[in-house]
Amino acid sequence: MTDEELKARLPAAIAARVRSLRIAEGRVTAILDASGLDAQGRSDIEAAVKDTLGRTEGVAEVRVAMMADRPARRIIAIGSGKGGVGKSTLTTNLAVALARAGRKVGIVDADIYGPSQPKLLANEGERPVAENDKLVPVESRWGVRVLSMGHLVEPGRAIAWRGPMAGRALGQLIDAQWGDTELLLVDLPPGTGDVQLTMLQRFKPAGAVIVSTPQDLALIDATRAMQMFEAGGVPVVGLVENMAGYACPHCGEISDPFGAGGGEATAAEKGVPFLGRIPLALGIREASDTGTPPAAGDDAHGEAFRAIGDRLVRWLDGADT
Ligand SMILES: Nc1ncnc2c1ncn2[C@@H]1O[C@H](COP(=O)(O)OP(=O)(O)OP(=O)(O)O)[C@@H](O)[C@H]1O
Repeated sequence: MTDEELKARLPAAIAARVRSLRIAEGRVTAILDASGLDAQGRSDIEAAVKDTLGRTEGVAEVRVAMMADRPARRIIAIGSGKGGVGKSTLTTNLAVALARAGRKVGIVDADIYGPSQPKLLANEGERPVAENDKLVPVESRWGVRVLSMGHLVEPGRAIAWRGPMAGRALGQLIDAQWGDTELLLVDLPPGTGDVQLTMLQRFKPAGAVIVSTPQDLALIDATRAMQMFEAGGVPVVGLVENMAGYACPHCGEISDPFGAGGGEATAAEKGVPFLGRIPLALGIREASDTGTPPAAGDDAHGEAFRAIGDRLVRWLDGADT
């Protein structure tokens, strides 16, 4: 039974409200638009979906989430203290995971000195157009829209801007024609410089996700990034540990080139949620280099990114992570 076949079983009035419906291993997850419904209306629809789909062969469980009227667009900043820890890779994969969960997601590649989203999303050659003096984001094949300086300058050309210009460029990427995009993930440059401060002052993010590798030095910098967001009144959604544990492709033995467990310990020490860890894996690097985000697939790497995406969804929906 495919997702579409399941959706076709629902009465038309309910099917029209379906924002996303997926089945995996016998478990159906449906996200419905609850605009204009009162509490009774919501619970009637939820019961009808569970009843109809629950009686379908091959379905063991039905989970229904109701989304209220579309909230104002929210920004989640993805930050790190140090460069090269996998912030851009995490941003892409979180966006793809959220799009798969039915969210309308866009990415702003604010890493304007070293933009990498066009490559990660496989839309390098595209150019955004402007409408009414505002940029129109570029679509990608992964259901995620994106605006990146990488789409505006010639590939490989270095951008050597001073702080205020960099800040203005970021403004144009965020204040664009995002249409019905409800969530913007902003891939920040590493560190705590001008671009990050402009972001905090002008476009206050609803929350920040911090990425670090497990070693002490990266974690010290990650702590600084957390402090910057907290000082700016931006809640830290949590910490993600990337490049944790390397499985030898020959013998399978797990080694920890950057140490183990440091991210979780730092999160606990700072009192922020630990959102999960992503292994150091050749497959993640190779897939990313060819513009195929692992989160778009169903293997263990995709699963690791999607598990973190689920935590972010819960946070966005007002539950604990
Ligand atoms: N879990 C992982 N396993 C293997 N390779 C990874 C992993 N995460 C990221 N990489 C690779 O590490 C490199 C750096 O990742 P990425 O560009 O996402 O980091 P960044 O923190 O955004 O860097 P920058 O400071 O340049 O913005 C890339 O080649 C990427 O494919």
